[in-house]
Amino acid sequence: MLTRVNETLVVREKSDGSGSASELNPSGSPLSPSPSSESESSIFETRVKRSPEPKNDLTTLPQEEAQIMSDVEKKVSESAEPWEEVKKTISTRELKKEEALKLHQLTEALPQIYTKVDNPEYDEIYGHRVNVAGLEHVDIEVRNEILLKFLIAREFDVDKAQKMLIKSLNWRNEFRPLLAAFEETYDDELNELGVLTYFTDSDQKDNLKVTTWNLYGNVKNPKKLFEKFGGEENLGTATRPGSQFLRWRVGLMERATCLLDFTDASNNKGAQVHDYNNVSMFKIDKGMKIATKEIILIFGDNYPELLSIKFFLNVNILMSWIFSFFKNLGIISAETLSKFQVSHNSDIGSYFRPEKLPPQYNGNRSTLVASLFDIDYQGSKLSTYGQIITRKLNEKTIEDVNLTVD
Ligand code: HEM
Repeated sequence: MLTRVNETLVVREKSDGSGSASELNPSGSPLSPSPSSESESSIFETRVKRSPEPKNDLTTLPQEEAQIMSDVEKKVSESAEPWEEVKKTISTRELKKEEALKLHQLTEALPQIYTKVDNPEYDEIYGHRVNVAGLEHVDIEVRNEILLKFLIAREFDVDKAQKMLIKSLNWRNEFRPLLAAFEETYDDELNELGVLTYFTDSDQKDNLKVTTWNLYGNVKNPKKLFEKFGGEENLGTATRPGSQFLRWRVGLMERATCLLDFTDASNNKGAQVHDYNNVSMFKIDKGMKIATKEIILIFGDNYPELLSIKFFLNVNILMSWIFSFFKNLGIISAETLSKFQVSHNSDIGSYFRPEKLPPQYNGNRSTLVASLFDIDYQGSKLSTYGQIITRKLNEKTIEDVNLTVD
């Protein structure tokens, strides 16, 4: 039986009531605890290398693009109230007027935002181009849904949302999560800790189509694992920052995010499962705590409003203190905490159609599907803009290597 960490129920219930809230323990107390004119080769020049001319709203864009942009924005402002236009682009929730106004302000601030980031030409989030209307590959609806997530995470405070966006664009420019997801390969010891499932059936519960499974119970010796793949001593090169463990975990998250449809209220968030089967609390070590804290912070800063529900499975009573530990760290938002569901076993069958899951998770999928790894989804693909930006990142790396060799 799953216990809610607090009272907010996140997963939408089907009208037939299957998997309804009543299946949870209702009294469950918290467990204590590119436009074509764009010069392709210039895309990844950093700001340091750019000419130091002063910037205004449009100077980060080539002239033609700026013209297209101002034409499009003008058209919007000539029609109905701009906030009404913005409201129409959002299909995942009913925006109130004040919320639409704030979203409009945030979209208007985009040129300004790109004068403040480390690399104004890195304008990708989750494989989508987040930039002004009229630029090639900018899908206004997707862009606005992504911006809305940042706004919601900052309670519709536009200044705070802008700061969050700038920080996140800088992180993406530096960390290159798309490479971590789609180009880099990882040691088998890491690969056996994660699975991505993608259930597209129309009767799958909302926002459970995409699920990442972290099988941390498969970690035989956390101390050794984090000595090998985590921690500062294993920081990568300047082009690939972060430890192997961090890059693997972010890569999994990013592959999952690329399967979401930001304009679809039933698939604009994903679920996460942590399976702690066989975990001994006596094995929890310092390296693991450091890596865990780092990931929690990165996810909080860069993947807002993307989690539908998070299951912690096979958590025995002795481990409850770990929740208190994380809560007391104060780095997990109340919103995220409200999405945690804790279980002493691995029965998760009421959330997914039983024929989808292997017996271990109370599913009845054919005996051919012995484990989750048999249904690990390998089809996560980069969007067109993600491919363009990844190609350019690679060209830039080769260019840098050649310069170093020269
Ligand atoms: C071998 C043992 C464990 C390992 C390797 C491990 C690993 C991790 C990692 C890497 C994260 C970062 C977030 C993520 O990956 O999604 C995390 C988060 C977390 N872990 Fe564990 N963990 C272990 C045991 C436990 C136990 C026993 C508990 C308590 C029941 C626990 C509770 C949590 C909580 C509450 C979070 C925060 C999740 C979030 O903010 O999304 N962990 N763990």
